[in-house]
Amino acid sequence: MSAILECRELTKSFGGVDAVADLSFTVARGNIHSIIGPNGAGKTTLINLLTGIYTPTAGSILLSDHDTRGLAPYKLAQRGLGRTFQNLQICMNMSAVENVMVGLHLRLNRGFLAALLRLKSVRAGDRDCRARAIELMRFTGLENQIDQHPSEMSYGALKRLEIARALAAEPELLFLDEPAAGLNANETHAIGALIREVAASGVTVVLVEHDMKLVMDVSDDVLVLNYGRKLAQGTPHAIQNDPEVISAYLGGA
Ligand SMILES: Nc1ncnc2c1ncn2[C@@H]1O[C@H](COP(=O)(O)OP(=O)(O)OP(=O)(O)O)[C@@H](O)[C@H]1O
Repeated sequence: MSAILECRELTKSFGGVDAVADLSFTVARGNIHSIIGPNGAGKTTLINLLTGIYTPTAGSILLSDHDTRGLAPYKLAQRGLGRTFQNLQICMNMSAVENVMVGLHLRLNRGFLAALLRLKSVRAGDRDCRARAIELMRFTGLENQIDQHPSEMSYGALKRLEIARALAAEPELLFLDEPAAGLNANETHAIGALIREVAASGVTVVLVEHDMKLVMDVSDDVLVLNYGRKLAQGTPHAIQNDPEVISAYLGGA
């Protein structure tokens, strides 16, 4: 399977601290790939590097074989990279379906003037947009909450809404930053099933998550970070049985 993402000797330093250090790994197309590690291991820094928020101090990131250095997050989004956030980024003054439509508009990127003049083509486009957004809400299990106000939705539903909005931009590669944080066991199980469906639909998933049961249940491949470096990479089974990983999680590394 070809790599959709490749990091080569990636380093990000803050003053004297290497939050990510000399890190090389690949993400195979179509996989669910998880990034785990104890607190402070460098997961958030790595996600911020991969999504264009931070510029590497050294090393390179290749997205479908193209170097992403210097590309702003919106440029990376246009190249097929989507993400959800650790802290929800939902517009509270829009309905649920309108939040998903924002994701579609980002992709369609129609002319600002045309939108302002409400041209016929734009109005027709809006109808298509709403229909597609509703489809995505069905896919994410939100079919009963189409016109709901986000303030009336459960936290679990809002996490799904973020995934629906990210999918609206039709990413090839989707980063999910702690999708199970704050969810109960049932909601976490359901989000795991959704992650599998997203991958089955052809979107490569990179998951940063503290819930080890979820990670081990859904992942094809797991990268373990410790002090910014790669401690291990492999299948969930191999990772769970790796003495160095066990030691790092128990605080002995
Ligand atoms: N902007 C920054 N300035 C200085 N140091 C930073 C900055 N961001 C992260 N660090 C340091 O880099 C290291 C890695 O932090 P990071 O937040 O990436 O880890 P993490 O694995 O996401 O942790 P957590 O699981 O607690 O969210 C830590 O030592 C942290 O203090």
